[in-house]
Amino acid sequence: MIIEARGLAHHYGPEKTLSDVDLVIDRAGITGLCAPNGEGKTTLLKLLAGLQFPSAGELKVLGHEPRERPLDLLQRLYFLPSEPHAPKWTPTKIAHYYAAFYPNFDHQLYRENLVSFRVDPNKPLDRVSFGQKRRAQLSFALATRAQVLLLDEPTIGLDIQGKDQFRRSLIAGTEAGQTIVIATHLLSEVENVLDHLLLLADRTIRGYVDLGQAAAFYSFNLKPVKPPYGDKGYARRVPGGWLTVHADGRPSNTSLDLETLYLALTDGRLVMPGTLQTPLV
Ligand SMILES: Nc1ncnc2c1ncn2[C@@H]1O[C@H](COP(=O)(O)OP(=O)(O)OP(=O)(O)O)[C@@H](O)[C@H]1O
Repeated sequence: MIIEARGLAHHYGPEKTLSDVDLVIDRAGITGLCAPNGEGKTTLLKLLAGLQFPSAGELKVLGHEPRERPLDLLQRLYFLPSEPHAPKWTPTKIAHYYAAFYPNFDHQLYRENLVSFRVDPNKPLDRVSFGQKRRAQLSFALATRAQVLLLDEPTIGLDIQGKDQFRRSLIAGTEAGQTIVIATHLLSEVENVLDHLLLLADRTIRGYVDLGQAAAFYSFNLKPVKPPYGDKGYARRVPGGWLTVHADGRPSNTSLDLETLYLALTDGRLVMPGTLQTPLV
């Protein structure tokens, strides 16, 4: 098992941040972690990385309790925060000092990442733009070849080429056996590479949707007029009409749209497919 949470709970103060979190991720792949603001995405990533501790329940990552921060886990897991600290060092110097913490660190891949992300390896990170800093940090994160990669809002600040390169690197990572969890509000930027959508709402997990299954379970249709009152699906105004999603396996006339699916699931009108029939209220 790569990630296993049972009845996981967390609170910073008296108020609960997360409760009754049950989650099993047992294979390589890319999971998009999505939720409204303040619902606990970053906290869940920090729990997985051992930077926050559970207040109840069980949590194991690569067979370890992250709160114990054992060396075997720290060497095989990498967490990239949304606003990571960047030393005033060049990317070359950063790798010189930090790569040693990751036994699978691939220096060749790091050099390739810096080239493809168009990062100057010899320019200190306090003298580059936000997006350039982000590219350098992603280059390092991807080169760790960590078995579990946790990325918090990784695409913020990236230009179009940067996002494209990022998606290609993610695909290469999963092909090499990585399990990647990406917390993001920008689903459209990663939807083509995700194979699962993990939805947090009301401080707990409301669904873990296999997107291969979802394509067969949910139907997406572009309609010229708003569906009638009482329609069991979800409809969203888009250019050219209304994009509807239904959980009835009827034929689609347009492709799966993750943002619309997310809105439909958080809105409570649709249910999860297969074994994940957590009815949303
Ligand atoms: N250090 C902290 N001390 C106290 N409360 C915190 C702390 N960090 C986060 N919280 C609270 O915990 C809840 C979850 O925060 P978290 O940052 O995990 O949410 P998020 O889903 O990542 O949010 P966003 O989408 O805005 O980035 C929020 O209500 C937040 O106010």
